[in-house]
This record gives sequence, structure tokens and C-alpha cells, in this order.
Amino acid sequence: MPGQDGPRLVLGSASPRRLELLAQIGIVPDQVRHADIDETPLKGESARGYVRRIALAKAAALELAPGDVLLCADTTVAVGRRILGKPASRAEAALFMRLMSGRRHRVLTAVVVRHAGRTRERLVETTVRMRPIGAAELDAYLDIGDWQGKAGGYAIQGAAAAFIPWIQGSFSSVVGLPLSETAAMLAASGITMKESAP
Ligand SMILES: Cc1cn([C@H]2C[C@H](O)[C@@H](COP(=O)(O)OP(=O)(O)OP(=O)(O)O)O2)c(=O)[nH]c1=O
Repeated sequence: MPGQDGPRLVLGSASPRRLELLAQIGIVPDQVRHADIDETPLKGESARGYVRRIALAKAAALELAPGDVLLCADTTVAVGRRILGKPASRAEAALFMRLMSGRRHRVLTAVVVRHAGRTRERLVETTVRMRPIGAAELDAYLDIGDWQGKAGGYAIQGAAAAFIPWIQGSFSSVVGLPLSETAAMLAASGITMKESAP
């Protein structure tokens, strides 16, 4: 049972989206922490290998009290073999958006749960199609500033939805945490909805 006697959930993420997504399924972490790690892709690294490595590194970087459950994740965008992380500038965000315009890309989220000496992980892949985006509307989109802090430089939960007619996979995973898979992983560690908790 969650609550006073159950395990404590530590969310190892600075992403406000991940906190909101957990709240959507009635899960409230007892603590939110995060460790800064180097997110540079290795030479020749695949997007799947990269996102797993980073999520595992985030989870390994935090000390846990006995019994605590740690949840970490990493989200990245891949266009073909090219990994698009968080753009460093508006110009880089524009480049990323032009790469994705009029074609499909993949959004990968790796979820890691550490508990009682065990580390579990899941990798969820979603395909997203963007319609062709004109120069003027791209400029207007970049003005909003949604590109900051987002893998690939866009937020499907924001104005970029206007560019996305179709996805195949998990919407919540694109936003940062695949909720169905995450709920199952947390339940396996004794973390469930807290609506009935004191
Ligand atoms: C593609 C996409 C990404 N994102 C966000 C989710 C993630 O917060 C971010 C990818 O960066 P991440 O490195 O996965 O996460 P983060 O740096 O925000 O937080 P932390 O490492 O502390 O957990 O991009 C959206 O919000 N919407 C989208 O449509």
C-alpha cells in the first residue's frame, strides 16, 4: 500500500512535464531531485542506445535511502540516424524543425526504475509526423519559445500540435513519460495512486 507505510517515490527529474504527467495518473512523488549529467551522444551511438544510456546514467547518479523507489527518464528525438537533443539556440531549433518538417521522426523515451538493488528499464518509441512547415509559421512558432528545454525543439503538448496530424505510439511518452508503462513499472515496486492516501 502506498502512503505512510509504503515505499517513498523519488522522481529523479527536473522536468515539470514529468511531474505533471505523474499527477495525471494520481502519483505524487515524495521527493523531486535530479543530477546534472553529460548528455552528449557518443560517436556513432544509436538513438536507442543513447536514450537508454542517459536514462540509466540519471538513475545511477542519485543516492537512494533503503526502500526508496527512484524514477528517471530520458526523451530524445531521432530523424533517421540523427539524434536531436535539446537545441542550444533558436537557430538550432530552427534547423531541427526544418529537418522534421514534412516527414516522420521517432521520439524515444527510456524509463528507469531503481528499487531494492534492482534496476528496471523500458524503452518506448513513438513515430510522429510533421506536415511541411512554412518559413513564416516556423518563425512565429520559434517566437513562442516553446523550443527551449525540449528534445527536438518542439512540444507536442503546445502550439506544435498544429504541425502534427498523426502519431503512432504513446502521446505521453512524447511529452516525457509513457504513462501506461511507467505506471506498470512503479506498481511492480509498490507505488500506486495516492488518491486514498492520507
Ligand atoms: C518531443 C518533446 C519533448 N518534450 C520534453 C520532455 C523532456 O522534458 C525534454 C527532453 O529532455 P530530457 O533530457 O528527457 O529531460 P529534462 O532535461 O527536461 O529533465 P531531466 O533530465 O531532469 O529528467 O523534452 C516535451 O515536453 N514535448 C515534446 O513534444
